[in-house]
Amino acid sequence: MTENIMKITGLSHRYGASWAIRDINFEISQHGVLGLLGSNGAGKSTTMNIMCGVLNQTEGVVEVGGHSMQTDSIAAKKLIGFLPQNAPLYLDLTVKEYLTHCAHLRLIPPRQVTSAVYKAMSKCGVTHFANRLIANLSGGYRQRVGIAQAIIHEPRLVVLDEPTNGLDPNQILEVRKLIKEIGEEKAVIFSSHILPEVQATCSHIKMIENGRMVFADSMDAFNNYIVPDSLIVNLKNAPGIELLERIEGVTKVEALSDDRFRIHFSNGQELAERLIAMSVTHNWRMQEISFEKSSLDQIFAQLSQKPTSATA
Ligand SMILES: Nc1ncnc2c1ncn2[C@@H]1O[C@H](COP(=O)(O)OP(=O)(O)OP(=O)(O)O)[C@@H](O)[C@H]1O
Repeated sequence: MTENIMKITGLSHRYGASWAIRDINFEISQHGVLGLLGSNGAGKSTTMNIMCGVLNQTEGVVEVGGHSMQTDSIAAKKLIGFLPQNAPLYLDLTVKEYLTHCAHLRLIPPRQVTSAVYKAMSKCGVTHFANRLIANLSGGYRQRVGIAQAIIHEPRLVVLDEPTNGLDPNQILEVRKLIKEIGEEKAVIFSSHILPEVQATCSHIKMIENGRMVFADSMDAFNNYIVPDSLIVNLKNAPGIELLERIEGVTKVEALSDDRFRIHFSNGQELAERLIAMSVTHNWRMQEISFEKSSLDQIFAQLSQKPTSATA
């Protein structure tokens, strides 16, 4: 059996009278990248802040490497690196000065500080900016420095709260690559409200909505789960809806305009081929046919109806 680095049991938190998260349970295995997906306000930051001991939960238990975050927090925190949503950077320090400061905060023995700083800078690709003020770095490089402070003490679990937020597309790709590299050696959990981001980076996914875990499984299981169940077709010479609804495999047809339809089906690939063939035979003048991807809102709505499995 694989030993898990983190175990969260019955985690709930409320701010004042309103609950931000309710009864969150999951475990994180030793390696790989896990995505925590949820829309804005779903409860991701609250969960991560509690996981890292920044916020005290109202209810529940967080254990890191067998140490309780509440009763044995120093031992637990040694095993975790954390990049909060707003990276805790000192803009008027150079990269090297800042990381040296973080190394001391992380209780790295003084003689090992310099090598730890250079190792983290090298891993995060910021060595050439060692002597540059953080204020003068681009957003992408600031985020790399934020990640460097999260790994400087060689934690076993790295927690990154929306690490690509506010970055441009190239910077996003670079930070994703860095996250994957770190995930080869350590357990990484990162949060995002962008589904393709999690799909591109993670082997496992946990989805949180309205403070509750609505999905927890592998990325493959998730992708299978969200297989589309509708097609958009544009037929310039469309037959009536009744005729379209009689086609084998079609479960429902919605008219979006005179010539555009959403066709719900039970077996998409076969139906798409059948529609194309029928369009040619009956001269329906098909201009477009495409599978409709579920929006994140639709997926959350579907998953919220489903009982949660919190393994993975
Ligand atoms: N300090 C606070 N005081 C009161 N309510 C809060 C506080 N922090 C968060 N909340 C509320 O708790 C809920 C969960 O917020 P949280 O920041 O954990 O969500 P999130 O998924 O991280 O969202 P985002 O992506 O927007 O940061 C939200 O309704 C939010 O308004």
